[in-house]
Amino acid sequence: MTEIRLRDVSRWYGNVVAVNGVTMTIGPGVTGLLGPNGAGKSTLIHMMGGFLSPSSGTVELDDEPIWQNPRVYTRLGLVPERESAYDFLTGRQFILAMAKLHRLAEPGRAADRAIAQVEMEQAADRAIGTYSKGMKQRIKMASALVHDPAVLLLDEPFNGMDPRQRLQLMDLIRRMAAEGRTILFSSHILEEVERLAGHIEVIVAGRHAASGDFREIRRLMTDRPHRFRVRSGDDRALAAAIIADGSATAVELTPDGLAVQAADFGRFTWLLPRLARDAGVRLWEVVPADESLESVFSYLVAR
Ligand SMILES: Nc1ncnc2c1ncn2[C@@H]1O[C@H](COP(=O)(O)OP(=O)(O)OP(=O)(O)O)[C@@H](O)[C@H]1O
Repeated sequence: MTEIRLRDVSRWYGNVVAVNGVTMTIGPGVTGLLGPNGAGKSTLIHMMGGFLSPSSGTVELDDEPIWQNPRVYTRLGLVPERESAYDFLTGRQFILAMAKLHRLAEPGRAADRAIAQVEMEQAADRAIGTYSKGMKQRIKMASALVHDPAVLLLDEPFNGMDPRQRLQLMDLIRRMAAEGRTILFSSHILEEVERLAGHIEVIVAGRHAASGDFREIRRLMTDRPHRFRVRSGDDRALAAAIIADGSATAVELTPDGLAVQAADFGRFTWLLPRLARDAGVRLWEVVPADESLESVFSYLVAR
């Protein structure tokens, strides 16, 4: 079984602590590394891929240190976030060059296999500069797969993709996982992670915030107190109805509508339209006031 194990890993750049005491284990299947921008996801992925040394702690693949260990690199494939291919090369030339860098015995055959895995046979002899974003992502995947690694690390693979490209890439990642690989992908978009990963690791401001089954983490997120901004035909009457019902822990009249803090997200969103109807008040707008990932994550960290 292929496992990446991080033990008390920190990484700093000068005074900036990008990753702070992270301990986690990534096993076979698809794991989502979820966190807001700047949380330290790329830094973690680069340490797992052997591109960056931990400042302290250990990063291992099946009990072998990853940093400066070429034997381990043959078992890892990393797809970076930025564009990493030369536009003037064709897809096939690029993958072949990667196969040769890995000193594979049959580079041509390995390149063909990787190109077929990402279903890029049709476009393989066109210059990469002419590819769409989704095709570029797939050719980057092929370059990471050319040596048939057991581990695939993908940094924000869905960035800039349209919905169709996104679905295709999700299918491809699922297929790679079904073949028994250990796959980790990073994202700051909850829905992406929900659709693809059974297991998630959440990272916030360099710290490990939560780990486990998606539903469990989703529940932690939705069970927290929620703040809403509510605008209606008669804010004062609606405030009275909400207070009388006891479904909110705080209600405040503001020039911008009502600021409401609800203890139970599900119950409050179900109840509010009914309360308004019974009070004869027309609801104009209900906006979550703290739905940014940042605030959701901060809640998880503060627990
Ligand atoms: N080479 C560097 N020099 C200095 N600071 C850096 C460097 N690389 C990253 N950082 C800082 O480390 C922190 C974590 O960055 P990292 O890129 O790992 O986060 P991320 O979660 O991948 O974010 P994003 O989704 O925006 O790429 C950020 O505060 C970033 O500014």
